[in-house]
Amino acid sequence: MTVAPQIVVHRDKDLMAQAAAARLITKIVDAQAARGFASVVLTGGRNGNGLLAALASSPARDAIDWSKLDLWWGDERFLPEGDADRNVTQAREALLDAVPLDPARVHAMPASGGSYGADADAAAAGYAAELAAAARPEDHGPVPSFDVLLLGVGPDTHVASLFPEHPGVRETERTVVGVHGAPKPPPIRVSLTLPAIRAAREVWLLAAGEDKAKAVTIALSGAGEIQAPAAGAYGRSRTLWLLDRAAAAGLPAQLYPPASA
Ligand SMILES: O=C(O)[C@H](O)[C@@H](O)[C@H](O)[C@H](O)COP(=O)(O)O
Repeated sequence: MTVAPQIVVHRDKDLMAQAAAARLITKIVDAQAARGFASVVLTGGRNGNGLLAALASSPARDAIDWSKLDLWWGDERFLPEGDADRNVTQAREALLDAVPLDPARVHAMPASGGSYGADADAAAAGYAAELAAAARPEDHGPVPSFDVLLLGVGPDTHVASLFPEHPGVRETERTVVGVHGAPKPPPIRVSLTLPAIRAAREVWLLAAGEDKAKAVTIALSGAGEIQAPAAGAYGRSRTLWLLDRAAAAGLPAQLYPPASA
């Protein structure tokens, strides 16, 4: 039984990024207070990086104990280490290089030309093994119980690198897959699967701009996850859609919560 998604609509994408950053700071601080550490999965894309940049400039950012934060990625472009188009490169530029993280707790997905050469499927298996090694008995599964798993949403309703009707979105066993022929360049990627995404306590989906309105409406109107992967992205205890007005334009007005629209 999945919990109904919560929808919060913000005036514009900048306010969405600022509010999402504030929300994430609070979530991380609360998790660290409760368990001594926090675990967050980052996403690529403009909205994911916008959130990280907003977090970097937040006066409250150092309420987080950066040394007790585990960072994972929901997907990665399978490019050489340091390539400007890699999600980890962009995350470092937006935030990670500015805060005192424990490097051992930053789990970037493998790059092409690294330990797995040009084999994205082997890289995916390697990351799955890293996730499994980090899972604790209380996680009851092959991945850690992420406190928050962030996802951008593509105009075709893709999340991470799970694209409509592609093999990755159909995966029900593996936690990480290699992606070939991705419609969004670059074509070769590594991605968490829906079972791994759904292991998260909370899944937060970020979408801003009128080019996302159709995808948001489709994903929230009962579409199947194979045709609309975002529809299959939900957390164990919470699924939160963080939108701006433009991305929410296709939703029935009564779905909007009273605040922040
Ligand atoms: O590697 C990637 O490209 C991202 O992980 C991808 O899933 C992204 O989040 C969406 O395509 C939304 O991207 P925008 O926020 O830039 O629209």
